[in-house]
Amino acid sequence: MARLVITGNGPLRGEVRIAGAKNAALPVLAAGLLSAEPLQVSNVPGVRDIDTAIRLLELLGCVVKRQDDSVHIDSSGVNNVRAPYELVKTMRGAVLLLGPLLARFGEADVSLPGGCAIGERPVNEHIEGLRAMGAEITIDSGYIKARASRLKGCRYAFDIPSVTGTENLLMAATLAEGDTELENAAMEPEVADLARLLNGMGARIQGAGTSIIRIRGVEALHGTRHAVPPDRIETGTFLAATAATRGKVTLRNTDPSFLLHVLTKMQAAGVRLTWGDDWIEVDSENTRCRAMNVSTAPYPAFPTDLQAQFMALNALADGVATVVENIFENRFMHVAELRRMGADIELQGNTAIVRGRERLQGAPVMATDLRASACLVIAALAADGDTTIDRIYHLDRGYAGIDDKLARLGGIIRRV
Ligand SMILES: CC(=O)N[C@H]1[C@@H](OP(=O)(O)OP(=O)(O)OC[C@H]2O[C@@H](n3ccc(=O)[nH]c3=O)[C@H](O)[C@@H]2O)O[C@H](CO)[C@@H](O)[C@@H]1O
Ligand SMILES: C=C(OP(=O)(O)O)C(=O)O
Repeated sequence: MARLVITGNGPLRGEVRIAGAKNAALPVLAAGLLSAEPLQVSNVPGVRDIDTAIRLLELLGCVVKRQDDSVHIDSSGVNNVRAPYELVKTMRGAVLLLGPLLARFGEADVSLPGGCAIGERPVNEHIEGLRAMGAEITIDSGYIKARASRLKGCRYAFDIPSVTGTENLLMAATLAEGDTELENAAMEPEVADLARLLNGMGARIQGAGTSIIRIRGVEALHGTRHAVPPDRIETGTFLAATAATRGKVTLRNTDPSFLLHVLTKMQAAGVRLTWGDDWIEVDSENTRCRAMNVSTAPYPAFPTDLQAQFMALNALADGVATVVENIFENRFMHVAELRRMGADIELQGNTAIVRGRERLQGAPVMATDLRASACLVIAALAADGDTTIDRIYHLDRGYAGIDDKLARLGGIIRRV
C-alpha cells in the first residue's frame, strides 16, 4: 500500500493550477445518463473518484471516452440499471446515479453508498424525496431498489439541506411530469453548477444556489458541453498549506467567489491575500498567522470539507482556536494523528480546542479519510523532520497529482 514520506522544509513558493471540482464533476457525469445524446465535459479532475464514476457509467452501458481533462459520455446504449456494491462502497458520489437512472429508465438498483467514514451519512432524504415523486423504493440486501413508470412533480422540503440529496432530486425532477419545488435545498455552488448544466441540456430550473429550487419537468433532455468549475476545497487546501509553511503561492484557475467566508477569516488572522476573478495570491512569508475559530455549516459558511486542513493550520498558529464540526458526527479522526506530531488539541464533543504550537515534529501517521489526509500533508510540510503518511489512497480519491503540485512548490514529498 502506497505511503507518502514528507520532509518538512519550510515555505511553499510559486504557482499552482487548481483542478476542476470533484464534487461538481460527479453529479455532472451522472447527469450524462439523463439524455440519449452525448455530453462533453471539460476540466474534469484526474482523481480516483472520477475513475470510479466512469467505470460505473461503463458498467451501465455508457460509452465513455476520456482524454486529458475531457470526458465524452454517450449513454444511448444503457442496458443495465444496477450500480454494484464493490464500486459504490468506495465513494459517496455514486448515489447520484439513483435519480438519473430512475428518471430516464424507470428503474434503478443502486447499492447503499460509501465514501469517507466521517459519520453515519444516511440517504433517507434521497429516498423520501423520490417517494414524494411517486417512486416505489425498497432496501433489499444493501441495495436501493427504485421503480417508477414516470416520476411526478412534487413539493419536497428537506429536513437537512443535503448536497447530493438536492442534486439527486434536481436531476430526477427534470424529466418528471409537472412541476417540482425543493425547499430547504442545499445552496452549495456544486448544486448551482449542476442546474446550469441541466438547463444547458434543455431542463427548466430556477433558483438553484438558493434554498428554493423550482423545476418544470420536460419530456427529454439533449446533449451539450460543460466545463466543471474550479475545486474550492483544493483551493482552500493550498491556502492552508501556504499559510502553515509561511510561504507565498499564487493559485491559478480558481474562483475566489466560492470561498469568501474562508478568505475573510484568513485575512482577519493576519494572512496577506489578494485575488482577482480566477486567481488568489497568498503571502505568508515570515508570518505566523493567528488562531482562527472555525464553525462548519452549509454554504456559504465554513465548509466541513476544509475543517481538517484548517485544524492543521491552527495547530501551528499563534493562540487558541475552537473548531466546531456541525455537519458530520465523526469528522475528527485527524486529531489523534496530529497529536502524534505534537499538536495540542483537546476534544469536547463536536468541538476541538486547538492550542497553537510554534513547531510540530514529523511522525508516522495514518490517513483516515480524504480531507484528514490533506490535513496531515499540511502538518507534515510545516513540521520538523520526516512524516510518513499511511493509507494515502484516501488522498488520491480527491486530489489530482497533489504530490507533483507540492513538489513544484518546493515541498519534499515522495511516494513509496
Ligand atoms: C460527493 C459530495 O458531494 N460529497 C459532499 C457532500 O456529501 P453529502 O451530500 O453526502 O452530504 P450531505 O449534504 O448529504 O450531508 C449533510 C448532513 O445531512 C445528513 N443527511 C444527508 C442526507 C440524508 O438523506 N439524510 C441526512 O441526515 C448527513 O448525515 C449530514 O449530517 O456534501 C458534504 C457536506 O458539504 C461534503 O462534506 C461532501 O464532500
Ligand atoms: C467527504 C468527501 O467526499 P465523499 O462525500 O465522497 O465522502 C469530500 O470530498 O471531502
